[in-house]
Amino acid sequence: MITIRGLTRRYGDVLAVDDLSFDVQPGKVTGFLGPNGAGKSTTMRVVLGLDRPTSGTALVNGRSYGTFAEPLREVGALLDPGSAHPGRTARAHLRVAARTNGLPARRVEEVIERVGLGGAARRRIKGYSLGMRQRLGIAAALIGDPGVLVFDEPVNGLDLDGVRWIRGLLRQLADEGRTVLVSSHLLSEMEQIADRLVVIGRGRLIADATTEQILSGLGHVQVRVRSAESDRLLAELRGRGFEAERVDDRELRVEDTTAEAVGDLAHSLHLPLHHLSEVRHSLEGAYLELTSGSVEYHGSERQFASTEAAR
Ligand SMILES: Nc1ncnc2c1ncn2[C@@H]1O[C@H](COP(=O)(O)OP(=O)(O)OP(=O)(O)O)[C@@H](O)[C@H]1O
Repeated sequence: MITIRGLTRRYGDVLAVDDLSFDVQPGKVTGFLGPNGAGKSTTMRVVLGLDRPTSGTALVNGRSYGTFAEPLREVGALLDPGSAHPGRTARAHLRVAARTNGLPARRVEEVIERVGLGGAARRRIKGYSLGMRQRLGIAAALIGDPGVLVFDEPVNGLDLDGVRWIRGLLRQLADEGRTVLVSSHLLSEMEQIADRLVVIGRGRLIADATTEQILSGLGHVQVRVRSAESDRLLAELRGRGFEAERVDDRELRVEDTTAEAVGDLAHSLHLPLHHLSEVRHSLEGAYLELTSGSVEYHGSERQFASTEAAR
């Protein structure tokens, strides 16, 4: 378990993490989501004892990282997949990690197998693809068989196979009862991986709930309906408490309902419909909206895509 309480990290004038509190529970994949510069890496670095908090605490299994005699047995991390010595082989790299942490040599072979690097373990790391480096970084994180795992943007730059592999592995690790914290700036990615989401922006907590709760809170649905008798339909909808507005002389939009509800009402009133659809604002757009005040560098264009599910 990871316990963050009142965590603050200031770099000069920059408040990278601002009074952050949340828990990361075992047996679940927890997504740590926020735009660039939100403070995800800083938080993870503090958890891993690579940075000191200005105030507050970040504990792993109730203790701060620095107090572990054999930290790799407690917590494994993937921060920078490019950090392994390029002239070494994967096996040699992992042997050094095992030896310096008092771990048996058989762990090297076990983790090489687990991440599927068996065929490449004797090759030098400098010839590795990004996906292979990522697997090696994960092997190093797993070498001490830790109960807590912290992965910073593990799917960045990977192809679809690599992404699928990481998703499957994170699920297995959580199913084994481990605590898994994985960061990303993409909601679409986290949506497919995480059981829970901790959303931050400008170092502050924005949301901490199950992925389902957060997605349903963000997903805003609007129904578009066209009828030759739109005046009557509008009056009937409003009369029943629907939030309905006119779009043009034949089309109406109705907020926060379903196509079924509007279609059934029209049918019961014998009103002919010429079009009925749900417009769902994309979750990514809603997430951008949620964190818009907290994005460090705004792009010149922000897209709020919507998909139409015509019925
Ligand atoms: N060592 C440092 N010195 C000064 N400022 C820093 C340092 N590390 C991080 N920051 C600043 O702290 C803020 C949070 O950065 P951090 O890397 O934690 O965000 P992030 O959410 O991980 O972003 P990204 O998705 O881009 O990796 C940013 O404004 C960043 O510029």
